[in-house]
Amino acid sequence: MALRAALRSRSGLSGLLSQRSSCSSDIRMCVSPLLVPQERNYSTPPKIRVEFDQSTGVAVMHMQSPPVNSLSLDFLTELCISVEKLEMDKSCRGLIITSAQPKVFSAGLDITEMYGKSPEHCGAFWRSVQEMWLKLYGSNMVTIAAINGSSPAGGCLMAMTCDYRIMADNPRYNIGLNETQLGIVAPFW
Ligand SMILES: CCCCC/C=C\CCC/C=C/CC(=O)SCCNC(=O)CCNC(=O)[C@H](O)C(C)(C)COP(=O)(O)OP(=O)(O)OC[C@H]1O[C@@H](n2cnc3c(N)ncnc32)[C@H](O)[C@@H]1OP(=O)(O)O
Repeated sequence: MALRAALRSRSGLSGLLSQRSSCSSDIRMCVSPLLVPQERNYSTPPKIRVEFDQSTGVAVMHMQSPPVNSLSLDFLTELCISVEKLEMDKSCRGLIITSAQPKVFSAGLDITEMYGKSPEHCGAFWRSVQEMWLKLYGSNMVTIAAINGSSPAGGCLMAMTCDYRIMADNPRYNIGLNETQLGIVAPFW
């Protein structure tokens, strides 16, 4: 009920989406085995910030990995752990994903993860990509992508895994799949 009211009022969303070109418990962690080897690097600021409003049951996840929220192994690992933690909190029923970066929701997969890396790293990276969309697509929470900037390729994939997508009305923001343009072939899944 509280979630519906929160979504109906869309106070959070309208605030997030009105930013057109500048944006300005004790839970025991149960992390998927795929994510266990990836330890958080505490020398860098968090790439994901979560605000959970107990009164509405809605969490807002801010992606804050400059410059363009590209989906690196570290980023995806943090995102998946955050989703898992929220999923375990039964009072959290809705999740809004948005960007703290100006003009960009997410630039998609981090291109620098795709060359010059060891086979082990590549394996971990692609598993984390798969883990991300499986977690979001399979989530019990109502998930909403508040797309407040461009969202090509993997950014579009992330938005597509959510139950709802609302995009800021700005002709400069684009969204879609551009793998063919880039000459990237989807690996065997
Ligand atoms: C592979 C198949 C998988 C199969 C899975 C099933 C379905 C497919 C769906 C998922 C597939 C995903 C594949 C990908 O995601 S590949 C990545 C594709 N992404 C792009 O082509 C986006 C490229 N970037 C842009 O278009 C723009 O950067 C922008 C996001 C519109 C932002 O523009 P702007 O604000 O003008 O910023 P800049 O262009 O100047 O960039 C700033 C800075 O960021 C670096 N950067 C941009 N994108 C990426 C990226 N994807 N990875 C790593 N780094 C990126 C850019 O190089 C600049 O860096 P410097 O400041 O150091 O120059």
